Amino acid sequence: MDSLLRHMVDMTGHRDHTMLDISAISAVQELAGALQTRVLAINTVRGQKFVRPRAMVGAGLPPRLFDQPDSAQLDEPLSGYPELGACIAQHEDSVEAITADGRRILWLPIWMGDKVTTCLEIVHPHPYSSDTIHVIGGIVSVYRNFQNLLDYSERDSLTGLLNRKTFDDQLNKMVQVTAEHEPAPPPLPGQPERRQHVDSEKQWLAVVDVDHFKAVNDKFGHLYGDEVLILIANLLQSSFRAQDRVFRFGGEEFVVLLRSTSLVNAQKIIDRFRTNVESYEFPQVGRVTVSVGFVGISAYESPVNILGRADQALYYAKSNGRNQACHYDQLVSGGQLQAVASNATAEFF
Ligand SMILES: Nc1nc2c(ncn2[C@@H]2O[C@H](COP(=O)(O)OP(=O)(O)OP(=O)(O)O)[C@@H](O)[C@H]2O)c(=O)[nH]1
Repeated sequence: MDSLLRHMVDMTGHRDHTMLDISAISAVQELAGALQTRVLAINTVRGQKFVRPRAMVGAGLPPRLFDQPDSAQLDEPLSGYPELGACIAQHEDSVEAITADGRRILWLPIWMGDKVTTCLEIVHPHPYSSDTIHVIGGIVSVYRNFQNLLDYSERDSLTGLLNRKTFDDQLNKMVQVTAEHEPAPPPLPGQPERRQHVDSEKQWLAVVDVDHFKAVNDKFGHLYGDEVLILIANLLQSSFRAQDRVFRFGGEEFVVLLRSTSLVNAQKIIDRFRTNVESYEFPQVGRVTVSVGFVGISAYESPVNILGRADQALYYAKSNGRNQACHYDQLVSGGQLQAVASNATAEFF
């Protein structure tokens, strides 16, 4: 099979963004004879754009992923890439720069409507031939169409957040990352993970539920209820960091996976979101609040148990005044919640 066709078959055979990234940069690297090809994520934090490598492949080297919890450290302001910054500002499809030693760097932002969150960067030893540009253009079109398709299947249609289906995969990834960084032995059945230093960085899972949401629907109607959900989804996205993951679990329930942060910071970030909701003026509806239950992700717990614990903490928050964020371990050590043996927390959601 001709190698272009082989690469196209490979790219379209994936159901996962990471594998799609790897296939796309491997195809470009080989077919364009590049020195290096990278996928760059373009994140917007409080109005400022940042560039972070997501995957790369160099000549003769295997592809490399940058999907670690501390990958935020790789963030560079877009202003460090002036040509790319101008290209994005003008909504253009490509821009090229020439380095002092004559290499060509080609950036190809992947536009999804008027938004760009991904860009391919190709470093070439000399000017691109028209044939090479043609092949790269074809790969980029397939890559964009497939990104679109994957996004569509992974996202909730009302809020645009990741959906429940995507959650298991993302949580498993986080558990794997945690396993690599968690030296502690497994906790005893039903015991919270107290052995780690209280301020060590870890991953967290938070379940968020809108308070008295039924009353919003009953009083203002479902359309206003839907608008509240969309606005809360926006507040979730602006309150958490780009490397965190926000899901709508269905109804008025959301789940957040927070990457690499200490308990103190997790509490601060979650509380910042909670107060952002509390102080937001929802059109017509006025004030709305949320309750949150959260727990540290342990590599020694099953995803069902992790969710179950966060849900217990949420239930406590709901039953004790709402509009608060409760940490499972704190409730257990304070005697407000009884730790349930791991195999007894299986029935949630
Ligand atoms: N507008 C709208 N409402 C929804 C959607 N999905 C679920 N709901 C409504 O969300 C409400 C959830 O209500 P409950 O589970 O009783 O909880 P609550 O009123 O939020 O009360 P607490 O959680 O105890 O504070 C129900 O009225 C559902 O019909 C949706 O997509 N849009």
